[in-house]
Amino acid sequence: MIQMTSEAKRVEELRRLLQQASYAYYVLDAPVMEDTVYDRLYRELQELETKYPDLVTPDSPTQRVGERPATHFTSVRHNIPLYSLENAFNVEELQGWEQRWRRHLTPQYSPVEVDYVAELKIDGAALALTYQNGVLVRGATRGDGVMGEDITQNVRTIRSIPLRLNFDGLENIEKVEVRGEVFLPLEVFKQINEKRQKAGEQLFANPRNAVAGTLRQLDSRIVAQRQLDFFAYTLHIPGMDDASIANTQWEALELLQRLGFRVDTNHRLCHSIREVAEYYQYWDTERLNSPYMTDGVVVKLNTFKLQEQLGFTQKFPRWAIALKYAAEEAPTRVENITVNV
Ligand SMILES: CC(C)(CNC(=O)c1ccc(Oc2ccccc2)cc1)c1ccc2c(N)nc(N)nc2n1
Repeated sequence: MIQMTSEAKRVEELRRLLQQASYAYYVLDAPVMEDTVYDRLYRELQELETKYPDLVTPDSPTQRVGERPATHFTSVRHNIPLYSLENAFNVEELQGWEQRWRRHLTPQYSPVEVDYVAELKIDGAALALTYQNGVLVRGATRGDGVMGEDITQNVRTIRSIPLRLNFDGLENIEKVEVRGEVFLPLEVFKQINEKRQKAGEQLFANPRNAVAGTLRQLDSRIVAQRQLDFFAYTLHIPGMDDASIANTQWEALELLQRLGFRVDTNHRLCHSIREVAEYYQYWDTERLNSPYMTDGVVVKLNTFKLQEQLGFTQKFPRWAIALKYAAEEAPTRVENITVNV
């Protein structure tokens, strides 16, 4: 064991303190440290890392913002495909989906009572994260579900995405794949458009376009200023079948929180399609007060056993459906869009 110099000990202590403060602030929405204290400790860490560059590690808070713009993004293959969801536009179509998955199961196995997880469908962009020995090694766009773009440098600037997983109390898992949605809170979206209006730049039509436009930025310093946020919703441990770490989607969401991810707390465990329909109707009005845009509810059969029995069609999982709301996006008024001529 190499003797840790006092600087190395201090760097490690600063990293731990700053990561805990950042996790509390961005993931738990419960700050534990004054901004001025955070900034002072951050500057001390930067000075020590500049003085002793070999003490820098990829999960250091100072490594969230890249120093120079990328020239392009490389295309990468997802280890596990990202499937898209079949749509339903009302409760009748939701009931149709329930009939279909029940029919698909061999007749002798058609469970009467099943649990569903109802998750808000956030109006952002899907993101696939890969962690190696607990450290974030890749962030990629969905692309066509099989191939996406490597945007790791931009992903590292999203404060609610952990650079290192929190394994405490969990077995150290070599490879972890996490999927979720990058989104922009409405308030931040409005601020970005106000800045663009002042700068005479074209406005983003809606938060989803603003997210897509930001993730395509080659300069991660611009991404860092856009305050993107992230909700995780899928966890895969390649090699171990998902059931060994969690048996249900609900347990997977809890495990994602323990690992250090933000998970939307509006998710609901429903014991019947009727409860799903109630939640869908409740959220249709509730979402108007929400700080971020949602365009539907994603309904999933809760147990992985049932998910595995149902599997996938060519494009969709049979065990999930996106229950959409009527598109309420008021078209952006023309006079608001300045086109750079
Ligand atoms: C259900 C799933 C499609 C994710 N799941 C997967 O992508 C997925 C992929 C391979 C799986 O199993 C395999 C594992 C290894 C090999 C092949 C399949 C299981 C799930 C999905 C898609 C979009 C979502 C969204 N916008 N919001 C929320 N809240 N949830 C969402 N969930």
